[in-house]
Amino acid sequence: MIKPTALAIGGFDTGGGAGVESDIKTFESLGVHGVSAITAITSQNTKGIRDVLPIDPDHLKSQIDALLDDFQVKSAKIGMIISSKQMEIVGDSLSGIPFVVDPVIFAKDGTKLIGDVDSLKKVLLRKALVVTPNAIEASILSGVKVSTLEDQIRASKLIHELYSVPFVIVKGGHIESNESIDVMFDGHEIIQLRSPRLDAKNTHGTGSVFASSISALIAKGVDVKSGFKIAKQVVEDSIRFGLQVGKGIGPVDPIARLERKAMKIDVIRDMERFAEFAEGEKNFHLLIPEVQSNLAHSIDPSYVTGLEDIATFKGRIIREWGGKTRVGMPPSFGYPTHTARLLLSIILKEKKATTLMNIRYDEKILNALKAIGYEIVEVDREKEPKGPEGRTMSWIIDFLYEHLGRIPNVIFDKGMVGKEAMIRLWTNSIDEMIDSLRLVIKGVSP
Ligand SMILES: Cc1ncc(CO)c(N)n1
Repeated sequence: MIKPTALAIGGFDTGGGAGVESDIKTFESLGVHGVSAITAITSQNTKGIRDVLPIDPDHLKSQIDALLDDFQVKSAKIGMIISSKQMEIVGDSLSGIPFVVDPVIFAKDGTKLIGDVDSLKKVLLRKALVVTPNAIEASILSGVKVSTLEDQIRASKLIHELYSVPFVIVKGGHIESNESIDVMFDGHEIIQLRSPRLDAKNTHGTGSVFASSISALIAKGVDVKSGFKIAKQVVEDSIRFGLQVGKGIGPVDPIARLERKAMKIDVIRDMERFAEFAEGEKNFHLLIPEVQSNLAHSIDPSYVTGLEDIATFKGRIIREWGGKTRVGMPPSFGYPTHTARLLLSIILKEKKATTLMNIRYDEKILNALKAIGYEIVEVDREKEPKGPEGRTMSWIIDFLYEHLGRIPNVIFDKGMVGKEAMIRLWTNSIDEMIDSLRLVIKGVSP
């Protein structure tokens, strides 16, 4: 296989959250082979940096030489860099290679990560293609205090002029605002990218992921302007799925994007298996109500953000004349069906359901579910407030949560005028659903 190679130059974070480890994870998540040269080894965890061992500049040079003698490095990203000597070596070594500087002057706990800001300005920035300061770093580099969007714009232009960096991106993560706005100046125009402010605790490594995304995209031949947009999205996703590891500020996760894609393939496979089971089971049709059935199935519920993470069968599960069951393939994500909405409402409360099916109302079926050991609850849909049809499912779940503090696996109602009575079963896996339905069918078959 052939992949472009990108080089991460920076510190080693023993906690795996920032520094070259997060760069490599980000490179790999974007389809780029990552190599690295270490400027310092930190003793670091999610609570902060305890100690820093700077790497001798000669050894840094030997690392970079070893890489450049062999690999075709298409771009580089520079983070923590201690001394002016290190900067000179990096600046000289990278001639001809486009690089992104993340000017991480201070770590979150205040530790100085760039020892010599003057050399950064004089030596490295003049050769950089892109620089990605946050508000504080932009203040230091531009000499103007950056606390508003207008300041970000002004600082990006100043930094561009002062150090002739072709692309300056002043990040808005630390600016007071209900959105996070990043500003790019490319020498001609200002480009602003907005993203919602996420209520996230685990944000360690956010800056690394942003700068190394841009570097990876450059390595793949993407222009900086397009790369900026993709990087913003990568960062938003990695913050949304930030990792609760350690007792302090956990790392963001650039890998979650890949994992979520892989999980969706597993969901499709599970549903194909379910379809085979349903069509092959002689008496499956006994479970299907007049309005027909559907199965909703989700990716790992802790990764579910909305209906786009839940699949249902496009053509539902149909009882045909003569008692045959036909599953209307294909499974499809993001359809606002009742089953998908109900599963989503449960997941948002309980974070453990993965699978839900609506089943024909029948005392015998209820008894069979009870015999398996499921908790069963009845809801009275006459109590339901009048409103748009789509709200019904979340109303049922809110009601149960308020009255029981949990969502039983079996929820049934006896219907009302114009609404067929219905049983709904949710489980923790597709296998649990198949096994339970098999038992129910056995229990109610003539
Ligand atoms: C090694 C290293 N690089 C960068 C940062 C900034 O997140 C950090 N905390 N540690």
